[in-house]
Amino acid sequence: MRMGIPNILSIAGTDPTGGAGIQADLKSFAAHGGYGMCAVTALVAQNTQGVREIHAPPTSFLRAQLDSVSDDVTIHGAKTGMLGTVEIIETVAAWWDETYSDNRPRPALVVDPVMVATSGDRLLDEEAEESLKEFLHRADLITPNVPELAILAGEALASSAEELLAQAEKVADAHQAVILAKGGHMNSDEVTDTLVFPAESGTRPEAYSRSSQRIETRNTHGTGCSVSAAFATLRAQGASWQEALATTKDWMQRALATSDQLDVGQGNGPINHFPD
Ligand SMILES: Nc1ncnc2c1ncn2[C@@H]1O[C@H](COP(=O)(O)OP(=O)(O)O)[C@@H](O)[C@H]1O
Ligand SMILES: Cc1ncc(COP(=O)(O)O)c(N)n1
Repeated sequence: MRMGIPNILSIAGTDPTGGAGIQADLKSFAAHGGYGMCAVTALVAQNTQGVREIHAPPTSFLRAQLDSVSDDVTIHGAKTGMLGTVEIIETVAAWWDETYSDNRPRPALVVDPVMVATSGDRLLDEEAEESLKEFLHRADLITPNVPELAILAGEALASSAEELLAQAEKVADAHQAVILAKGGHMNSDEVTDTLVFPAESGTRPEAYSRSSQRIETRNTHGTGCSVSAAFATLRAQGASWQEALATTKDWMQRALATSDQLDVGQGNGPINHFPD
């Protein structure tokens, strides 16, 4: 395990009500013992009920934010969330490729392929889906929910655990990355998250799953953001894939179960990032 507190960078959009995006990431980094940093891709006027407006600053300014961090701070782990447009994806990709082109140690990268918010609002331009797929070969871990996994696999929505696993294997092989297939959108009493590994020389490492009882709550705003941020932190601390999955899933269960202690908004409220 690495000693000290790891520096974890979120590259994502904002949520002024504090439940999703950058704001959720920073809380999740802190909850898992990371030092949180962020570069904002887009300012989003949203709340627990939906998205009202999106303002993306010029990509030269995003690049300036990213360079400001990497010129000064060692980044031990990174995650991307809402990338929004082709231009933003290309800016982050160019920064990543140029920053880590030499012998500089490359932090692990978690990509949450954010496409549509819980409210149903689009957070990624439809024409940016292909650019996002190209971006994915930089990822160590990709964390799609059921609809995002279907788009990445180029197939219809998975309707069984077997179909979900097959799609995750296809995407893992296509991008040579580990997939966290999240089961929140499946129609089942248990919610199962599964880590699927790419096949190496014909053999595929065993997949790991963690299940929990489905919690009846509307407070699911920002769950995906928080899970990918937790993984980025735990892996930077040296946790194994299996440990990171167990810790994240158990924490998310408690964060959802105690979310009614918060009183935030009238729609899909946030989780309680600090349940203990
Ligand atoms: N109702 C629920 N009960 C328990 N866990 C849930 C529930 N909904 C989502 N989760 C957990 O929250 C995380 C996010 O899952 P999911 O809803 O599939 O992704 P997203 O938030 O990206 O749409 C996963 O770890 C999943 O297991
Ligand atoms: C800036 C931003 N990034 C991501 C999400 C998705 O979060 P969720 O799907 O959990 O609502 C969001 N609503 N806003």
